[in-house]
Amino acid sequence: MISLNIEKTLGFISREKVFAYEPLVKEAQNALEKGTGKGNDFLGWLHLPSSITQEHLEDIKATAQVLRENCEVVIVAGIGGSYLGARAVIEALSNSFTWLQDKKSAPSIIYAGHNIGEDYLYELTHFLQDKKFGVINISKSGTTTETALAFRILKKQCEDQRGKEMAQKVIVAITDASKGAARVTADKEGYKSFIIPDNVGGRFSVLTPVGLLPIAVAGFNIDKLVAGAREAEKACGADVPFAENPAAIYAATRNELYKSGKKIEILVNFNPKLHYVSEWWKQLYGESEGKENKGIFPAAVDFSTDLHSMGQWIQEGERTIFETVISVEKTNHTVLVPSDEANLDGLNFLAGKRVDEVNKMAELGTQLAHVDGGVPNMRLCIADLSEQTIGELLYFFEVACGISGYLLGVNPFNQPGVEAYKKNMFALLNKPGYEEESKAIQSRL
Ligand SMILES: O=P(O)(O)OC[C@H]1O[C@H](O)[C@H](O)[C@@H](O)[C@@H]1O
Repeated sequence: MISLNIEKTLGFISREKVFAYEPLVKEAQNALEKGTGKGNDFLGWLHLPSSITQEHLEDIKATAQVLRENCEVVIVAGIGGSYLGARAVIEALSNSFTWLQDKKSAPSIIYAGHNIGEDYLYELTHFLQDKKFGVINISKSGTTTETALAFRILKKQCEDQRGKEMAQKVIVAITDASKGAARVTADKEGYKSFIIPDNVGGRFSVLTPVGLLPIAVAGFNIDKLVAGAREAEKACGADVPFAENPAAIYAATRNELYKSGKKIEILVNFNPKLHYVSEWWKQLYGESEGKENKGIFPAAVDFSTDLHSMGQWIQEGERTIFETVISVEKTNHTVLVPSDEANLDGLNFLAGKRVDEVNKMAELGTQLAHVDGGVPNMRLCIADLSEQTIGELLYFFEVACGISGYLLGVNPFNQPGVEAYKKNMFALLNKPGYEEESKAIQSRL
């Protein structure tokens, strides 16, 4: 199971102050368990891992199999919580170079509907011209413009290219049970569809079909992912004593750091495969806590890559940051540094060592340097990169986020601020129903 070490924050904040959060954390946990806190109609994620049935998992796997048998490429169309969870897991578990290999054991997964790049869509549709492709259209509201736009284009191409009958087989919708354009289309076209439960918000939906179907299509074991999440549900449960509950300690520590003036949390990894876990985490914490003019700003870096770009700022810039390092204990493969007789590069001192040993010393050296430079550090350990551990990590962050948002005093389950840009965009595009807003915005230009 995940372990959290906060020792290297304690030169900046005291253990007593962190432990003083115990009653507040209890209150937050009770509010989550009993559904008495803000946003209590969005708590479906809390006991999701333990309530997923095997039958549901088999249904997802059977649908994944249809896509796997009939597609070389599957497009996951979605934005925010409707794609980041799947991408986080798939990229964490995939071979970094599979996409370049000709022989594949699973369809290539490509993402769309998460931007409005015309060149992106041009290049994507051209790439797909000679491919047997399918689409998973994911949108909880069923009305998100970015996703709907991409899906409109991909649906037409799929039907034109593969025929209406095959398109019906290889297009799957994951959306609301009754509302939204994605639901209307799915029902009318007879697509296989999955429901995103009303009480699970987008950024907490990775363990619904939103995440599980693309992950299963990519060839990963969703039973193990869910098993990992179940472990975390137990280990981070409200009945686990504060001192032994990593989610409780994480939530308390980051809130205490925030109070002490550390306004930015940087999630750090030393493994390029975790890049999208950080992207997922940024949405989870950013949308949950950034409101009422408060909230830690969630940032992320990939080390050691970014030590050569952001490292300077982190070491010596404004002292308003703290870091949470995700440390992966074991690699899945072994590469030894070869010995070289000429030793022109002077690296023989590393000969015979694992590359991961070098990485681990980079990690330790960085942590010590950053603490010396005034950056509190937390260290979150997972055993390896596998379905089980990623499942643990995702659920750990979710439950810690619920607790942390309540400690901060906000509703962690809404995102009212996201509407502002949409309203302006629709007004600027003269969307029917936005006539007043259109007039108002035109007068500002
Ligand atoms: O799943 P959808 O309804 O298409 O929403 C996709 C995303 O966009 C919205 O604007 C919200 O900010 C996100 O929380 C959500 O995950």
